[in-house]
Amino acid sequence: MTGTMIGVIGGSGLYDIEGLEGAEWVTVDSPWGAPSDAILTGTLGDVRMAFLPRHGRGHVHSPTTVPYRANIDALKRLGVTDVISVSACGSFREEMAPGDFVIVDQFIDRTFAREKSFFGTGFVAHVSVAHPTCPRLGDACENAAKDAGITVHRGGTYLAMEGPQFSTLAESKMYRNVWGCDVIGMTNMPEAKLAREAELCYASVAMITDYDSWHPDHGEVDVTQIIATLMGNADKARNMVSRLPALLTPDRTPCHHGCDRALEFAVLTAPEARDPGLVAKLDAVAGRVL
Ligand SMILES: CSC[C@H]1O[C@H](OP(=O)(O)O)[C@H](O)[C@@H]1O
Ligand SMILES: Nc1ncnc2[nH]cnc12
Repeated sequence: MTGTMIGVIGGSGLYDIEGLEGAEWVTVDSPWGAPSDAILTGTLGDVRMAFLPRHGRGHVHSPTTVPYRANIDALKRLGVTDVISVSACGSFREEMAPGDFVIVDQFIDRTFAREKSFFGTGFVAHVSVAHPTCPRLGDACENAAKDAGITVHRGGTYLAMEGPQFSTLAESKMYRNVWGCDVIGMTNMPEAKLAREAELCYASVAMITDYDSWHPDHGEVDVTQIIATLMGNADKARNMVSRLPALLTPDRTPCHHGCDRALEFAVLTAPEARDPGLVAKLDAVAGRVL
């Protein structure tokens, strides 16, 4: 068994993965509340795996009510080192077509009704999210997707909106033409920020389901069309995930990008001024620096 443990957060349409040896759904208690669901654990080859359906099996949580902090805390508590987020997304680019995957590397966060940090009064910390995704993990996702025969685009900016409604036409045009975004979804923020706070490597794979509403030939977003594309995308995602263990270094070495040391100089609150209650809740997320 290796030091690496891959955590996959599955988005809309992806509620399980196949082929895990010793597969078992385990309930993980978190001081940040209940995660979206139990977590499917097992091994692929000699790599430990954990799978968490972001919206829960049966699609219970809306993008706003997904318990993002509990999810990241629970994955870290289980021993996950690398988080791969898989999400359904709309596309702002003609060449990023439904069925394609995009390895997202930047975000614009327009969400406003979610808890966005593990830190706060009594334990203040500021991490950098200038480069919010891990290039090493992105390489593995890109190569796994190519091996699975998926059309994959490397790099892209993801507009994270609050939802649950889709964008207006004016918003869609602004995100595409003025802000230069490539894809749109409702769930990668604050997930990516929280993964960085928890010192976890994070990569985001956007599975394109639609052209949002800007495209003159496709009209407005239609959830029935999204669901039809989602089913095929979910099979592709399972294929991609099954190839990941072979592509990540078996023994855990420090992340070249520094994801696993994000808290090194981030904490500002003096030890004697820290809130013991909050410190206790941070045992998994920030245990390395407490
Ligand atoms: C199914 S359409 C809207 C839904 O799809 C995306 O979900 P996820 O990121 O979990 O795959 C989007 O963010 C919305 O939650
Ligand atoms: N067009 C879109 N906007 C927001 N979230 C989405 N998820 C899938 N397609 C989407």
